[in-house]
Amino acid sequence: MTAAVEVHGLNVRYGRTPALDDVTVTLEHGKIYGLLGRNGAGKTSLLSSMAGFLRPSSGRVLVGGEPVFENPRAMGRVCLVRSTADAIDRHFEVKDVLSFAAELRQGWDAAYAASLLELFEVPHAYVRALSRGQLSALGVVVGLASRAPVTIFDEAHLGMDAAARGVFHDEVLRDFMENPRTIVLSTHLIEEAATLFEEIVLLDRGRLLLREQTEAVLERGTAVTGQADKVDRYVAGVAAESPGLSVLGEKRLGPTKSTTVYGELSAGHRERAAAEGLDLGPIPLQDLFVHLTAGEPK
Ligand SMILES: Nc1ncnc2c1ncn2[C@@H]1O[C@H](COP(=O)(O)OP(=O)(O)OP(=O)(O)O)[C@@H](O)[C@H]1O
Repeated sequence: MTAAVEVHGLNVRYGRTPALDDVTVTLEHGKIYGLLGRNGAGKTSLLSSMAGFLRPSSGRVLVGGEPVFENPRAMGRVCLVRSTADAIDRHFEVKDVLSFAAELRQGWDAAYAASLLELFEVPHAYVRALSRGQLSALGVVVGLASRAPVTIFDEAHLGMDAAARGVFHDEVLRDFMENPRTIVLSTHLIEEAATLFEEIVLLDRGRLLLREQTEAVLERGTAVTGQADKVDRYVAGVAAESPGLSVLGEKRLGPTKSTTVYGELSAGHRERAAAEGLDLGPIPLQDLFVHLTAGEPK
């Protein structure tokens, strides 16, 4: 089966500024991806290339097996939703925005769009009368109701309050379960959206750092908690035996300490922790992200 999106050796430059450097990545059907990266990492450039809005400086982007740039059929398979404040013409009414989307999108579900407007409490008004959060919600409505085979939300939540973002994430998952497709979410609010991501695509300074199951990434981070001297001895011992293991941070509370480490812990290491009375727990994806992308931004 053809992949939903194939990116081969993609380079994007804006004049002299390199944005993407030889990125190769495949997105499969029926998965939700989290696209992560620090400011300027190249996320928007990658997503715009996937939607066919950006001509690659070199390399290829295929959607449904076809080059997407200047190809209406392949572009029609992708719905890219950005933080919409400047993307939707403010002279339109909300109903006009939905009518245009209905004309453009083969899989458009008008009844679903209407129910989403209610869910997000978007008023039937002129676009210029919407608040920033309502405008973003309108973008989300268009993205979800398009039911496009590849639906991309590029920081589409900007301006939405915490409750609205919660509704957005719940609705992405609920609708994805009923109508599986490829969904990509790019966000800096990693912890809020982390449970949605089946896989993570991580860009760092224009390069692909990893594309991996979220679970596998999370398994490499561990918080070792217990009596401070025992934690120190344990971590020093494990680090000496596993050269790939690094210490991300330490927190102390009285006699108790929690040290976060990144790297594989063997079954033997886990048994040793249990024997020492130490607790091994997960660490947030956000902390791993900070570790993996540490360093000066370009
Ligand atoms: N229109 C443009 N003209 C010139 N340089 C640009 C343009 N758009 C992006 N860039 C540069 O390309 C690089 C990648 O930008 P991009 O917007 O793709 O990153 P991003 O990961 O989406 O960033 P953020 O998280 O801050 O939104 C940055 O160095 C940026 O300055």
